[in-house]
Amino acid sequence: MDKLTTLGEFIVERQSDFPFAKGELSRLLSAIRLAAKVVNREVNKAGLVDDILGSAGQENIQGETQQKLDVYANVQMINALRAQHEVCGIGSEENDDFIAFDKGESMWGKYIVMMDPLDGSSNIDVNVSIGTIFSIYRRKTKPGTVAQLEDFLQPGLDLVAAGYIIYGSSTMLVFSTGHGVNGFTLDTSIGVFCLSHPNMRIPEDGKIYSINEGNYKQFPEGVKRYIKYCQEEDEATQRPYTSRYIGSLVADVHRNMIKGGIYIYPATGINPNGKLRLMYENIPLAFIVEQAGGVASDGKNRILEITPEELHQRTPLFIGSKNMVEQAEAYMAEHSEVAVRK
Ligand SMILES: O=P(O)(O)OC[C@H]1O[C@](O)(COP(=O)(O)O)[C@@H](O)[C@@H]1O
Ligand SMILES: [Mg+2]
Ligand SMILES: [Mg+2]
Repeated sequence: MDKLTTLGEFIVERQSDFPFAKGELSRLLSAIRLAAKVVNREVNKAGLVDDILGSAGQENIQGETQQKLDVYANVQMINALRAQHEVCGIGSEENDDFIAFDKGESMWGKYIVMMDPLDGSSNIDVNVSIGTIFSIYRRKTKPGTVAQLEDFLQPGLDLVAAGYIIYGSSTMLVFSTGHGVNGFTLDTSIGVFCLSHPNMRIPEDGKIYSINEGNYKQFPEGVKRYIKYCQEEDEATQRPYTSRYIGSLVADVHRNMIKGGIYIYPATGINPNGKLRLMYENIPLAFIVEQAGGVASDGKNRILEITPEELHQRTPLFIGSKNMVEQAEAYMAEHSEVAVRK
């Protein structure tokens, strides 16, 4: 059997990919790697321990009831990143405002991390794949000062690295520093992430469409027309496509990364800007999917080119195989005049 490459070895080997000081990326990623293992341990035995399933009994700024695992994963990620002193601030789905480390070594950290500590919260208690999403930027303000909002509201084009962890039948960490995408699977017997999916490429075409059709009535006309296109019978284009919706963004995007496909969370009457958050869901996944040869937009604009205005702002998301997303965008452009029905 070929020698397994561990995540640690891979990062060291790829140091040249990272134009900044030696060791900074590996320390940053090793913090995320450690937090991922700790969260994975809790996820794997979630049913056995009664203090990790269910609601935490409080709401986050999005008005969503936080699950205990949302809070647990948030704390694990924050503690692991703080301990590495490379990060001067964190923006998290579970914290109303950004966290700026204002004491000690961390103030000298050159990076900020945006994160969705636990993605797919509605699937936690039902043993369906969930994940963690993260993105890494260089700070804009001077090291040694307290991080400011401008350090967090950076467009995806300025990303240094991004990735996700998927806690599924196996646990994987998939990331990119802008030089392709690589996936590592956790070998739980030795507690090490090993390279299992080198240089991931998303097929340009796929036969899977992923959208919560329960909101169909509220969809923009362009999306309704695209769904109709996916459902039509046409042998030449192997339609009808298959509908798959896990309800965990990370898991739906990961499946499409491997098999080809499109995931859409459009604007709806209830969520006129869509449901998903630009800074810690759409941008990091758009970075990964584009690095793998796919496309990601809000139905019109490239996600990575959107200028962020708020920490928790939402945008529609059309992401996945190049030809499928471009087709959906064409339908949106053709029917853009028809407003979203309440
Ligand atoms: O239930 P809906 O409206 O289809 O939304 C499902 C989407 O919401 C999310 O759960 C939002 O993410 P969080 O779980 O991190 O809040 C996505 O993972 C998922 O794709
Ligand atoms: Mg999420
Ligand atoms: Mg979340």
